[in-house]
Amino acid sequence: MAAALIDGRAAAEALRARVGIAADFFRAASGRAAGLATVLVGEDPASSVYIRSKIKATHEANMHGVHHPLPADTREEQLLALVEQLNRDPSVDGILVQLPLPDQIDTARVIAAIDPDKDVDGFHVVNAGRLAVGDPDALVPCTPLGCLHLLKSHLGSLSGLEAVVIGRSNIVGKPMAALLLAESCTVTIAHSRTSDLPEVCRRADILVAAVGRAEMVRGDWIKPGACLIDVGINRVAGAEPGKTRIVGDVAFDEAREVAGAITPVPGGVGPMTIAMLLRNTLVAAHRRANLAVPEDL
Ligand SMILES: Nc1nc(=O)c2c([nH]1)NC[C@@H]1CN(c3ccc(C(=O)N[C@@H](CCC(=O)O)C(=O)O)cc3)C=[N+]21
Repeated sequence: MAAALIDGRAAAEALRARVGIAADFFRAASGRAAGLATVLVGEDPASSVYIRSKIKATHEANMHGVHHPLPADTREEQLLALVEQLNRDPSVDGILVQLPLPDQIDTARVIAAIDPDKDVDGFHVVNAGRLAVGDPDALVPCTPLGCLHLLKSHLGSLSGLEAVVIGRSNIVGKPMAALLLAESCTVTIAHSRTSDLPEVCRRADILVAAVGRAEMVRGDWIKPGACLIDVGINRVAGAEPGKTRIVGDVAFDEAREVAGAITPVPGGVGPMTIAMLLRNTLVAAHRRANLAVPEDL
């Protein structure tokens, strides 16, 4: 039997609707809209598309979004000065500096400059540390948070399940592993040096692929009935010359024959990332205003 499709678009829409309602309550309770500031250095076309959809989603969710586009040759000090200004701005609850940044800018320095309580990407070491020790004040990176939401909505309790995360980035793999551990999974982090990766994957009840290599995870790597979360967004040549299409890190057609459930690409994890950015912004806004964070966010 073919795997169930986990519809990230529908889940993201539902979450965004809840965030929109909560954002209205926030506005009534605090007297101001929750605010997200986005920063994009340069004009990478893919980044511009993502940023545009983030800002549109912010407005649709009854929040205030301000975008700060900077030229590609912006110096690190100029970007740090903008971050400082946004840290001080009381109308700004969340700061998102779109990555990757150009080579003349030290990404770690920029992330370190963001007020951890406005760090809605969850990339600051303070938030990574809070997540690692189970501090509920952590702002958690949006992509793994979206993956966890999809997993829990499909499986319910994750307790005792074998989870394998392929990829050890600070943005996805490591925080994903921390979240699964907090849900009482038995967690393995696999990566490019893992020996016999297919065999490691075959023990996974939950397999999260976040490697950035098109269709790397094959059908015979998958335990029958497993729940597959595909974080990959890889642009490959399309059927017609000159056209491209997007595929995940999982060979979808093969995996679908074996897995119990799978997220499609596009329409899986990607839309959840944006919904969780709005959620994190609203969570940050409530904390900054000393208001209780709504239960169902
Ligand atoms: N500071 C920072 N935070 C980020 O969260 C961040 C970033 N920088 N840099 C770039 C990546 C990428 N990213 C995506 C968000 C949504 C989709 C998304 O919605 N994808 C759709 C459409 C895919 C498509 O057609 O291009 C989907 O998967 O269905 C994809 C990718 C956030 N990122």
